[in-house]
Amino acid sequence: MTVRINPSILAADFVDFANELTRIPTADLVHVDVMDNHFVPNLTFGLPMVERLQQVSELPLDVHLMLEDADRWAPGYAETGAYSVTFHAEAAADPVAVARRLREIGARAGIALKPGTAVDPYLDLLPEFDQVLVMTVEPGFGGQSFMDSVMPKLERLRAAREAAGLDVWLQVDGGISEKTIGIAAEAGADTFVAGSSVFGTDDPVAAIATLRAAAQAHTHAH
Ligand SMILES: O=C(CO)[C@H](O)[C@H](O)COP(=O)(O)O
Repeated sequence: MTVRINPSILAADFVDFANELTRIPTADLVHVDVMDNHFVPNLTFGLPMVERLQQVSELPLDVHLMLEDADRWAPGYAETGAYSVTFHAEAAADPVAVARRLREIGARAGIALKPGTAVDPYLDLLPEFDQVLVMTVEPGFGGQSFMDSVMPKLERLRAAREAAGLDVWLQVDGGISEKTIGIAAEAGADTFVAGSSVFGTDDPVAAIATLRAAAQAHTHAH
């Protein structure tokens, strides 16, 4: 199975994103955290920044919306040309309608589950999504500790994906490091967001290679 490593620019230098992007040529996608200071108690940037990132990035953008009212705001992020747009389950009045709109615009549609959000209501909806983001920390801040208590959700998702014969990516985000990535891969994750453990190092290319190898060593052949 393919392993994807998506460095999160939350851990990069906010006044030097263009240069920071050149440090991760071996990444699969760039993870872009949009926070509105309402859905999460932190603020990053919005649509104008994502539009510029889309223009300068050679890697596809994996936009993670930590904002309220995804029904209203998510389509605009897809219109930037972002490869994928992921919104939180609680942030949309009609998650399926949002996902369908994102796909219509041409983006992959993702739904994100906070550590306390149950996975069960979404298992039957998997065909509506291209990606499920299982948060392995409370969203809002980088540099937190990986929560292995959410691994059963990945196992449920993996089983449901297999039963339905779907190609939904299972993404994890938060506290992903050389030490923790294998636990998430073992549970079923194939797409790994890593902030501090990539941009917080002197050699992001080496960090990505280390993470990829550690994930591959724990990835089941299915
Ligand atoms: O979505 C996020 C926080 O809400 C970040 O992408 C995530 O926490 C990455 O940071 P780190 O790898 O340093 O934990």
